[in-house]
Amino acid sequence: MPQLAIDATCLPQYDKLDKPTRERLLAVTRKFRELSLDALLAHPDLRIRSLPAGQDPRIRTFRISDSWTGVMLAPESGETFLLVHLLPRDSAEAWAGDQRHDVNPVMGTLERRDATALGQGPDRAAEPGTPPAAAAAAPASGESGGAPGHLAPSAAEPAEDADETPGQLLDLPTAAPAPREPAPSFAAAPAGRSATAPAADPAAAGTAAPHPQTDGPGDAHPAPTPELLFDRVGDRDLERLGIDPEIRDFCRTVTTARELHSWAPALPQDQFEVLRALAEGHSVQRVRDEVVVPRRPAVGAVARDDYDTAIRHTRERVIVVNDNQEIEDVLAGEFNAWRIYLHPMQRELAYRPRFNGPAKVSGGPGTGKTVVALHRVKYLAEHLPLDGRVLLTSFTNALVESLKRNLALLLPPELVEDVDVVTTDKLALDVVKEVHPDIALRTDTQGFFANYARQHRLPWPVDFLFSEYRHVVTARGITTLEGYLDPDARAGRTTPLNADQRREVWHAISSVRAMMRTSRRLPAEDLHAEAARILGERSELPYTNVVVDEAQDLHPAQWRTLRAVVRRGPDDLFIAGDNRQRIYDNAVSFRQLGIEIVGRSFPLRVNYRTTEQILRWADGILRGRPVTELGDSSATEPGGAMRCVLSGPEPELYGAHDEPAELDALAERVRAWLGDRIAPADICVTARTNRLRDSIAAHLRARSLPASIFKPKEHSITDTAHGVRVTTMHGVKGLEFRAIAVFGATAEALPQLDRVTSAELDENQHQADLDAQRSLLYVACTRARERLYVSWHGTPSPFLPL
Ligand SMILES: Nc1ncnc2c1ncn2[C@@H]1O[C@H](COP(=O)(O)OP(=O)(O)OP(=O)(O)O)[C@@H](O)[C@H]1O
Repeated sequence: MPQLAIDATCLPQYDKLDKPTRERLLAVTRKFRELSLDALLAHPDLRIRSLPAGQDPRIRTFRISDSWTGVMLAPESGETFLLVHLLPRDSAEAWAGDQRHDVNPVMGTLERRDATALGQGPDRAAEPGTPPAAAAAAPASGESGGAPGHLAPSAAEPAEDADETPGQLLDLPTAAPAPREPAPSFAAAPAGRSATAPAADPAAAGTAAPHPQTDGPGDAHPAPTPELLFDRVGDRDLERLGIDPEIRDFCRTVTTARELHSWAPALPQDQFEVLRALAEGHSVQRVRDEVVVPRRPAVGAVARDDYDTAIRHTRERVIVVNDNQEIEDVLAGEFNAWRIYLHPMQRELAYRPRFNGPAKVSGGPGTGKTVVALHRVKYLAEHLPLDGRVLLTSFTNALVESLKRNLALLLPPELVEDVDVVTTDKLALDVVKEVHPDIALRTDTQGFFANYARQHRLPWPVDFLFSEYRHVVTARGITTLEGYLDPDARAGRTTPLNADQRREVWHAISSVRAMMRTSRRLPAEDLHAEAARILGERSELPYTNVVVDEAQDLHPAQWRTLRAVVRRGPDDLFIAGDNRQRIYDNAVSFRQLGIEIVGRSFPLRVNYRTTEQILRWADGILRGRPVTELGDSSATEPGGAMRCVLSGPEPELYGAHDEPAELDALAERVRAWLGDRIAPADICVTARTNRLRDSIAAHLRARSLPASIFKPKEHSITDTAHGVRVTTMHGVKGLEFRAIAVFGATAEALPQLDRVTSAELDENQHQADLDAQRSLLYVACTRARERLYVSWHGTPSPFLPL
């Protein structure tokens, strides 16, 4: 029976079909699964046709409707049909005639190139640096031939580049400049939808086609003999990296990264990734390890004529559909792309057979860290020893709920049973309760400190006392007065305390803790200290592997529990997080907590969620603040450009005179989004405080706009699925929406100074608290997939990049 696969690069075209044509396409695709090969080829309605003689014999066109044609690859070997494009009838054959599909035997993938565009170029060797006019005839569909994947310079193999420094291959800017008009690409986010639709048909080819640039940085002052981009990579190396002779000859004439990018839509996708990585200055070895090896099939080489295997192996771009419902889901965009398509770097990390110890995945917002964590859980669950268990943990209930939902989509029920998904606090509570069943978690610790300080007329401001408890005593795991008197105990605190003062502070903190113990309600910090102690005495530990998501917000005491809950060894801890998004004031040193990451730290750099325009603007919120390493706040994250898969409108900013005017403008913005056919549930309005959240919801409702208050502690995100969600900035963490409105980005609200330690009390803590609030705004803005609207009244927040 024939099998149908869908090349995800054609999905954006589906959005352009009207309803009857979509239904017709679904009916046709079902036939591919239901009929025998002979019946299919002879079917009168489908009118399956080969291309004229001399063109790719594997390409067939078929009729969807009077005006739309499907293009598919119908390999001679096997029975897997690959739907490669949907086009207006009168242009389908011309487009299909330009394309060629080949198996890349080194990477085992199926690639498409625009053979006409590549073949028509003038002899560029004669005039290096001038892209051929043929580039203008590059793929009409507007989809990029190149995945937006990025070679992640990894700290994992520091020695690797010792003999080949990045940039050595070329005298280029280290990051290749983006093409002036990046073609929306689905090669790495295949089943998603671009915020910018690609050109619908070949008639639009003029605009969708690459625009070769000759004014890139490398061309500003053209030398008499421009240096060639890939001059220092030998033919043998190119071959080992999967570059075929045609592309090798092509790349021998390219002079700048910009020129290379302008050719992306015409180049075979995976080979373009290799060339892009080389152009970014990475060594051949690293490109092999990070681009080629992750793509290579486990089964070994794929023969050039084994299209069937190659189609199934091209998991980044091709979806093999198994039933009719799945066809519908895929075409209708209901399909969760992340379940199947991982960027090769994501896949490499999630499915690496073994890490010799704790491993860390970091990267900016929307780079798929959670996706990698979920796939890692899948891999670990599939390879559990008898009686083994995996813990998947995160910071808040809302995050844990969402992890649970997604895990259930990814894992079969029998594997889900081997995984506990709980907050880190719940984990500690369960451990402690086994020994002390009457213990509960206290959530009013700071208030408790305040009462104690008032009652006992302590000379210390309560903020100071609480901060000493949280950021010194429990963060550093100090258990004795002697420990607190140690000269290094308070390193980094800017308010000095002499020995007598330390004794007084210690006494006060110890008294508060004793009272909390007596009440049998422990604050999270103490609960974790107790859990870590209990676990430290056990010979049998509950988990084989621990996977942590949103790791940036965990307190050191929580890390001690996680360190103690799993035996040290291979694959013990897999940690995903991003310090840009740290919205709680926890600074953590993994090394001091016994979590040794060195050599197993991996950055992700392709953003799948947010448009380039939104991310670029939001990054301005963090300007001037160094992005620190997850688990090592004293080090800054290595630089490297982040790439966005999506493109769309610039964020919209609005400053009102007063709050009522700001509310009116918000209502109009939401109404306009709804008018743009963005569903209410795809819109979220977020504000700094509960008060604002409630008045926004009331205001929207008063204007007949559907608004639901979303409280992550009380609601699951599916509870409020029919209205525009209105929530706080903390509430939006871990979520994403097509459109986000950030309301009240006003100077008095951001930063909210009553939540910031005063600089007189502790300068470093003051800065850390400000940074946490800056990150809060950043997190809120980067939840937007396509549209971002930010408003304020009066003086705008100093965090805004205005
Ligand atoms: N390989 C992929 N293909 C398609 N979509 C992907 C891929 N990886 C991630 N995504 C999508 O990108 C979005 C962001 O992914 P995810 O939440 O894992 O990122 P993150 O790095 O954890 O984000 P954040 O740190 O901002 O919470 C999600 O919609 C996810 O489905």
